[in-house]
Amino acid sequence: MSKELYMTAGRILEELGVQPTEDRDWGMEITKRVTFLCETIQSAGRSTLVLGISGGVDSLVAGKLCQLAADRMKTNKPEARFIAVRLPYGEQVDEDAAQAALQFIDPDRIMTVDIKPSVDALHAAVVVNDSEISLERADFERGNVKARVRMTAQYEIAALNNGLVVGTDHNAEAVTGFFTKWGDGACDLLPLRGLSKRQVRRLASELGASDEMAGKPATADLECLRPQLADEDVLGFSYDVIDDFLEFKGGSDDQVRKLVAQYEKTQHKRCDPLAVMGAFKPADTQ
Ligand SMILES: Nc1ncnc2c1ncn2[C@@H]1O[C@H](COP(=O)(O)OP(=O)(O)OC[C@H]2O[C@@H]([n+]3cccc(C(=O)O)c3)[C@H](O)[C@@H]2O)[C@@H](O)[C@H]1O
Ligand SMILES: Nc1ncnc2c1ncn2[C@@H]1O[C@H](COP(=O)(O)OP(=O)(O)OP(=O)(O)O)[C@@H](O)[C@H]1O
Ligand SMILES: [Mg+2]
Repeated sequence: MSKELYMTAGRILEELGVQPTEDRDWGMEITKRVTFLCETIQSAGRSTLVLGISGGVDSLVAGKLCQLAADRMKTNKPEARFIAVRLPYGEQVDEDAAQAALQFIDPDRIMTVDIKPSVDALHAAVVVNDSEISLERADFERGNVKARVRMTAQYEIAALNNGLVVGTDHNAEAVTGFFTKWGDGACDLLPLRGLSKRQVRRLASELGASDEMAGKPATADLECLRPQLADEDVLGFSYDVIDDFLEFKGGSDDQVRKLVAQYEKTQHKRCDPLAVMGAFKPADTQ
């Protein structure tokens, strides 16, 4: 590996800060993340955690941590609670997995919002009569609209319930920029940060989830033309390759080069919006 690639990869890993899976106290990891949720909600002066539950392992783990945090907070703050939100786009193919996740989490409250009417109305208003946009491209972008409408619904629920919106981004998604900007990437707090995908699965098992739940193949499930499409098919990397990179387990030069390129290409998603500098000094307006 060239020195330059090695240095760049090292800088990315330092920035993301994933620890190896081995020799880790997973019970402590759960306690640390539950404490983070409790402290953040207390210091924000809020009482409710809000999170969409899809049936995937990320929201299964984050949701369970939220319910544990709500239960712990209730001793001092009886109004503390977790609202689990089902946000299907019409009928969800793996609804049974979502129901199993809810049963496992056993949240204080479940709310269900069908995002289909909102997504379809917005999408139709934008793409109507635009013959230059292919069906495939329109379907892909409607997927991002789904993620942003889910975000909007969760923010409204949080605002109406003195809550904060929880996100499920972990480091395998962060390093690849595999989330919708201002969609599922938008939230108030991130209890899974610092973890690789296999570590999220490990936490699921540690929390008592079945092997089926902990090992469920990851899918963003955003495209209507390709339902349940595996993340790994879209990314062009397996999560094992991404996780090995994150956990300092190496990988081929070619894989590392591609991951670094993917990280750099998606850097704009991990930053504040680009802003003009020094634009609004009072002198400028005179
Ligand atoms: N260099 C740059 N500097 C500043 N902003 C830049 C930019 N390049 C694009 N942008 C902006 O970013 C937009 C593109 O980003 P974005 O809207 O996110 O869209 P994009 O990255 O094209 O698509 C999102 C990807 O994330 C996947 N995803 C989404 C949601 C959940 C999950 C999951 O795992 O569950 C996965 C989804 O399957 C898809 O592959 C552009 O339209 C533009 O507005
Ligand atoms: N149908 C849905 N209902 C409720 N929330 C959803 C739905 N789809 C996505 N979300 C929210 O968007 C987040 C991002 O989706 P993502 O697919 O990355 O995570 P996941 O489904 O929990 O796990 P996995 O990545 O393994 O599929 C979810 O964790 C969840 O909070
Ligand atoms: Mg998913």
